[in-house]
Amino acid sequence: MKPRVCILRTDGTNCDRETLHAFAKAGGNCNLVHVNQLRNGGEKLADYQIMAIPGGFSYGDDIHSGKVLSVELASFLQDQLRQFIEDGKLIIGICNGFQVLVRTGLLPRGELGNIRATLMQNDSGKFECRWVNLRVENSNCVFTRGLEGTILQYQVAHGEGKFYTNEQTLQEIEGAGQVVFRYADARGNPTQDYPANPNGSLHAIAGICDQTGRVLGLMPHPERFVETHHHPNWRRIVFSEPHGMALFRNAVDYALNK
Ligand SMILES: NC(=O)CC[C@H](N)C(=O)O
Repeated sequence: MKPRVCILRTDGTNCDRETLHAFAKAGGNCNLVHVNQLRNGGEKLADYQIMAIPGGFSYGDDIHSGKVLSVELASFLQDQLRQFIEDGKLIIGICNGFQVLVRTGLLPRGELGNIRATLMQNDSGKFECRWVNLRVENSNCVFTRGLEGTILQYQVAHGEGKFYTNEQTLQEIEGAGQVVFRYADARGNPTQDYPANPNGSLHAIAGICDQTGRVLGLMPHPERFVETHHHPNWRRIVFSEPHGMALFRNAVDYALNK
């Protein structure tokens, strides 16, 4: 049976249909679920194997991008979320979804309410919307299995994407192999230099997972490269597969085989 994927949305979410398309193409049985449906019991996280928090401007980025939705998740939905993770299920937060996961505390420490990092305003002081190179690091992340060491091209589209934390947390996540993606230059080497690093993220971090490898957050948008023609150079470059697909397929396969 196809794994069920909960694509969470709320006011201001704008990448939900693309994320649904990506998971459906990978073999998921997807539903767009408004956060209020989870709050009022109309939908239950327990009925799903994968949850995706898509990109966008939830609640207009008021207070801080992703902040209001993170408070809803960490307060009203904390029991459902804890159970979901304890049951060995998967969560991916893309862009605004990554911001949400970090502000709940689920990333990097896996503890609701224990907020150890942030995504702050890009060093450039402006919204960055373009393609970047990413190096996939060695980690225990379920979503990037088999992709370690490869260079991917994804799009970024964010104003608050600079991953920032204190030295201790940085060492912790580096030591535990929780860094999943880094911004890279044309040769594939991680870089702090603008524009290859679009926001000034510490250690060029573009995405991290929790200690279990089952909760992933990343600023770039894998769902925006699941068809060959999504890439601006699709007529010239031969891709064996659009670079975003592997992430969604890995997740669906993991849920299928569990
Ligand atoms: N595409 C997105 O998810 C954008 C995230 C957020 N609104 C930002 O600008 O940082």
